[in-house]
Amino acid sequence: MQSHVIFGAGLIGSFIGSVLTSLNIKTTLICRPYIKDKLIDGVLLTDYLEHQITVDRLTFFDPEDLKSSTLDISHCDFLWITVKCTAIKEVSKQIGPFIGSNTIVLCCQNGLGSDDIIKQCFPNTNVLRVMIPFNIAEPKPGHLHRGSEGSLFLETNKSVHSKIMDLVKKLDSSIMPVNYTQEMTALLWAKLQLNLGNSINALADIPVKSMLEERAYRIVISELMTELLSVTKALTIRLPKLTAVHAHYLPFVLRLPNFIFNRVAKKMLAIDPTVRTSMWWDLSQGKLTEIDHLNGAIVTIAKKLNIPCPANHCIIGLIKNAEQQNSKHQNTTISGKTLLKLVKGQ
Ligand SMILES: NC(=O)C1=CN([C@@H]2O[C@H](COP(=O)(O)OP(=O)(O)OC[C@H]3O[C@@H](n4cnc5c(N)ncnc54)[C@H](OP(=O)(O)O)[C@@H]3O)[C@@H](O)[C@H]2O)C=CC1
Ligand SMILES: CC(C)(CO)C(=O)C(=O)O
Repeated sequence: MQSHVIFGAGLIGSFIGSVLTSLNIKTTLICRPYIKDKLIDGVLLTDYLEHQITVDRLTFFDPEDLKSSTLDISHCDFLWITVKCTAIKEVSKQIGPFIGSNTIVLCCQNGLGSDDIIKQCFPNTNVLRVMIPFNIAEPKPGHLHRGSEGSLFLETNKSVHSKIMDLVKKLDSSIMPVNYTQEMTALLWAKLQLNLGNSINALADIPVKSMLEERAYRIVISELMTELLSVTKALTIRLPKLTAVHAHYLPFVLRLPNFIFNRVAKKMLAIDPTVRTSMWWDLSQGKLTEIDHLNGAIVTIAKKLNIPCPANHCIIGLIKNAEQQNSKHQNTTISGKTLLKLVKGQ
């Protein structure tokens, strides 16, 4: 029987792990004890289309137990790594016991480069990337909610294609639509473009919907996206369409005055008014953010191509400052107008 291990089950990992378990696929969630406590009595999975399933019993494993040398751990068929980018280095030192010659590692992070760290440590293993378009929130302990649309995409290549096709067939369901692609780099850049709203949402400290309703915040996001698009153009990456508006028109649409934007971008604004991005959650919980793997990845690549990215530079600085202020419990909220002035260097 095929076995799956979810390493670092938080919001995304617990959701995926619960879906796998509901499909009678042998799945172990490696998670912190506080996550196990929340899910031990079973999980309710819901989504914005009102699908709902319950999973009575999940299988857990405490990462601390990996330190015990007496433990007999078997290799798994699929190892899903669902920690944040900030934890990848540490996790790369822990996953060895689960990886056998046929194990496929699936990296589920936003941004760019988390898979490179795993590939460096396991050069002979198939390490594939996963793109997660939807938002998972936890309305209450034991309840995970998929708040937005889109299929989870698994990367495929010639050597693993039949295994990935088989997995897609097994997993694709109404509670979690799943698909596959050979063009994961382009797909991750397209997702990264959308994730440029994350830092602004964290600095604005308001829900995504309210942020999008304020033009000054939208113009800042548009500046960040314009820089990303010059990088993808230089790399000749063709971005797939992830939203109603094509990637290349998004910066223009975001800049529109409110009265036109509200009409043109109806679909963009039709989101749950409570949704906030994962970077907001990180800052609000006093954690380090994934900024280096999001805006930071763009700036690093742009530098090699001699493409200036002043807006992304500025936002990285503000987020790093917020991470520090956060540790001193100081407020780091920035209004749209102030943020726009800072990004414009005024
Ligand atoms: N949440 C969302 O809606 C979306 C998230 N994503 C992306 O998916 C990835 C995962 O995000 P998300 O699920 O939200 O993150 P979470 O923080 O909810 O989950 C990650 C979990 O991994 C745990 N963890 C970290 N290090 C270890 C370790 N060494 N051993 C065991 N557990 C560990 C964390 O515990 P602790 O915090 O205590 O260290 C946490 O519980 C990110 O890259 C994110 O950007 C993409 C799309 C949407
Ligand atoms: C789903 C989305 C785009 C917004 O919630 C996200 O990826 C995140 O919050 O990091």
